[in-house]
Amino acid sequence: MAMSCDHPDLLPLDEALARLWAALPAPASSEVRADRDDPAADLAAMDGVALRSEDGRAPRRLLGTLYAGDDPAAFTVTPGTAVRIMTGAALPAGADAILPVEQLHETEGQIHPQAIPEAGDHVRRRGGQACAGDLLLPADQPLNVARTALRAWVGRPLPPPRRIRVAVASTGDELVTDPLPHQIRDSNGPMLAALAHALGADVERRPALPDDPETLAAALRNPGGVRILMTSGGVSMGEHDHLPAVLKDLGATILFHKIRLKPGKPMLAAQLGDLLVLGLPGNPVSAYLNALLFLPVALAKLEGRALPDPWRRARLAAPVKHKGDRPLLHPCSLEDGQLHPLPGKGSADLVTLARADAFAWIEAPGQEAGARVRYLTVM
Ligand SMILES: Nc1nc2c(c(=O)[nH]1)N[C@H]1C(S)=C(S)[C@@H](COP(=O)(O)OP(=O)(O)OC[C@H]3O[C@@H](n4cnc5c(N)ncnc54)[C@H](O)[C@@H]3O)O[C@H]1N2
Ligand code: MOO
Repeated sequence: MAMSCDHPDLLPLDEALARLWAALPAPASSEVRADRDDPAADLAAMDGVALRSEDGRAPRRLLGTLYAGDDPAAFTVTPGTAVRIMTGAALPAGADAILPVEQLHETEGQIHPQAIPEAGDHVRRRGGQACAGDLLLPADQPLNVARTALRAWVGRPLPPPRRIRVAVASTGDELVTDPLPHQIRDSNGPMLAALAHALGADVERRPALPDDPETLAAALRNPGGVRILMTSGGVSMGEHDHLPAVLKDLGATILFHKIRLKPGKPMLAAQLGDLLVLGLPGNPVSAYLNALLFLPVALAKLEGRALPDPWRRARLAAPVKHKGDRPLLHPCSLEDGQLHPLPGKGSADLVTLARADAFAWIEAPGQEAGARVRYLTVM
């Protein structure tokens, strides 16, 4: 494990993400087998006419029309006849090819082929995709929308997707709506609720919690049916930073507390029964970045999706120096595909956060202009 000498207790970010991923359950997903041949009949792949290829360019009398879903038993194609057919309709007996509308002339109930049809032209053959019983997808594959469609296709649809319920509660006695100079407004609450909403969660904002262990404990003991509680503040070393101790007293499993990241070091994740607590640091940039990194991972695992990879890569347009031993996420604007470092003022700098397009990953002692680095885009 790549630990820092100065901070032996700090967990590397990737390891913290891996712990969160491992700790959460994913819904079981069974293998997917074809319940019948796919297609289950020979189907038209183009709008046109179904005919016998062996009669070449001879004119054909039209017997009628088959639309997708029609029973093809209504017609039999014999020499000198054809059936008008739409994409997705099953071929009538006797026909072995589709001639698209673009390749025929039509006069009073007759079609005149303008091309020589060949057997199998524009026909999706029965079993061409899969035969009944074929394995289409092994068990325990992460869910994605295409796999959702495949399960419905074979008659084993998943229950309708449900959004994961997430509550957001800021903590801190300093949070008020009409602040005096020594107080502040709660910006983390709306920020984290907006992020969770953008990530597809079913979010509820809770009133800010005071810096009081009893009240915190009561809120944790009664999560109100949510699966994830995101708090901000109260996870560092201050005398009012009660959350870690309260969680321990309640018997929670601490997945990690304090990670090797700047900003965002005091990040905490814990499980209390079925409740996942993401204890974000109070500083706005720290809260934002940790939520952007950890919440998508938790949601993906609980929903059965693959581990998300939020990182992209681009070149730095200017150097970034960095002395600390924690990797730095540095705010940047993105112009012409390049990362332009912004003069950020640290983890309390909400103004620069609001102006940034991206956060570049910078290891000590920094990166030169032109270096290709990984970065996160802001939401
Ligand atoms: N002795 C130490 N002090 C601190 C350390 C440390 O390692 N040793 N870590 C620092 C780091 S890094 C951070 S980040 C902060 C995080 O501390 P907490 O998570 O306990 O957060 P608070 O102390 O409650 O608040 C920090 C800061 O953020 C403001 N804040 C809090 N909630 C909100 C909100 N909802 N909206 C906007 N701003 C908020 C709060 O007023 C503080 O200014 O700790 C360092 N200290
Ligand atoms: O690491 Mo704290 O999150 O800078 O300010």
